[in-house]
Amino acid sequence: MTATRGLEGVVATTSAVSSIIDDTLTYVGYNIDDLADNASFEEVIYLLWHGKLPAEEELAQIKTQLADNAGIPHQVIEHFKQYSISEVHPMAAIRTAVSMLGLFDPEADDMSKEANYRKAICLQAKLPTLVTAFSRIRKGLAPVEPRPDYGIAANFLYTLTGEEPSHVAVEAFNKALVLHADHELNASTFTARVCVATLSDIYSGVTAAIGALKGPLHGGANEAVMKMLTEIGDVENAEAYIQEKLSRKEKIMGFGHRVYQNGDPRAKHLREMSQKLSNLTGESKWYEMSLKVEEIVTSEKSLLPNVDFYSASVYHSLGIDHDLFTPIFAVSRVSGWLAHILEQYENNRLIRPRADYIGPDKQRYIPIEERS
Ligand SMILES: CC(=O)SCCNC(=O)CCNC(=O)[C@H](O)C(C)(C)COP(=O)(O)OP(=O)(O)OC[C@H]1O[C@@H](n2cnc3c(N)ncnc32)[C@H](O)[C@@H]1OP(=O)(O)O
Ligand SMILES: O=C([O-])CC(=O)C(=O)O
Repeated sequence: MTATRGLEGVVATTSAVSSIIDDTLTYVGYNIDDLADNASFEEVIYLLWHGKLPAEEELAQIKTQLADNAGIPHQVIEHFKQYSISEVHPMAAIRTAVSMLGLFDPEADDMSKEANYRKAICLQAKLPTLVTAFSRIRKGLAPVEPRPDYGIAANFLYTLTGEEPSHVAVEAFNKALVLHADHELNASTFTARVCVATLSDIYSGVTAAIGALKGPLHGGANEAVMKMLTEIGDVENAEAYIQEKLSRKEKIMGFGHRVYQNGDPRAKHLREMSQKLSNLTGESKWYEMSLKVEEIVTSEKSLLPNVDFYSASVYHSLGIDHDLFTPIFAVSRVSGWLAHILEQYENNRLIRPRADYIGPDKQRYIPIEERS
């Protein structure tokens, strides 16, 4: 038995949710470029969960179901109030909050298909509210009730700020949600599938997935990109900053990918959005710095930007706090986690690979008083 480091190239399951073939990303066979330009996030949720785009009535129904379930239990709000003023990272807060949601759901351990679908709606609907409520509570502000006439993108921005969001902001945010919704067997999705393949419940699967997304080699990279851009501070400092990092053999966040050989197809959409939004805000330095960093990293290391690189300057231009960037990724990716969880339950087998043992052999127990 020989291990493949990081399971590179290992095909671990079949899936009909999304695919990456020859650097092309599709959700249920629809090219991501097509969806990014045309689809609402709610349509994408429906597509991922049902394997087809919704008809008008089906879209209206899922939107109502999501709107009806967007509220969160007051116990979770109370819980946030206990610790949110400290240095808690919002990803840690929502990881705990999602686990808590399971405590208040009488159907948490009901494994019927109908109950699992209802829980999927609940989790998708509540995650945005959890993030914005946490963000407001830690600033000493009261949470804002989601508006039933708004979709997820508009409601996220509205419940974050309490102000009606602009059309441009909603359009950009919707596109970001569409672009992040699913990505084949990435680390957090694999985590979710491993968890529920033991026939554990959906809340456990999503809690585990949030834990995996939090790391800087995965979803946490978007916040790390913004930290890097803030440290660079100005386009003229970019060259020296990046060369210094590379000479120390440090990774440049937002670059590289395990699967894509010729670049992440989502990056160009985010680059375009970053340019458009920075023009609108009149603060173009974040986009210009990002472009410069891309130019240097591509020429020095032949590494291309991934989805996390330009999403950082997009969210910054939308006025969003930097530590909410990864929670926003979760608000979108929970749609993909849930699609994969439902797919796993449909055709389940325990996921249990082997390890290639490299530790010591043939040891004998030594009584504690004889050990050195
Ligand atoms: C949503 C997402 O999860 S997208 C990914 C988000 N993560 C990041 O942006 C973090 C930065 N990028 C990385 O760490 C990696 O490119 C990953 C984690 C995305 C992919 O990792 P892997 O396929 O395991 O590649 P691995 O980390 O082994 O790197 C291979 C080589 O490329 C180098 N490399 C890879 N990415 C980078 C980078 N961003 N900056 C500098 N060097 C890099 C590594 O140092 C390594 O070099 P070596 O062979 O000389 O040691
Ligand atoms: O697929 C991956 O390894 C990481 C990624 O880009 C994503 O999860 O969107």
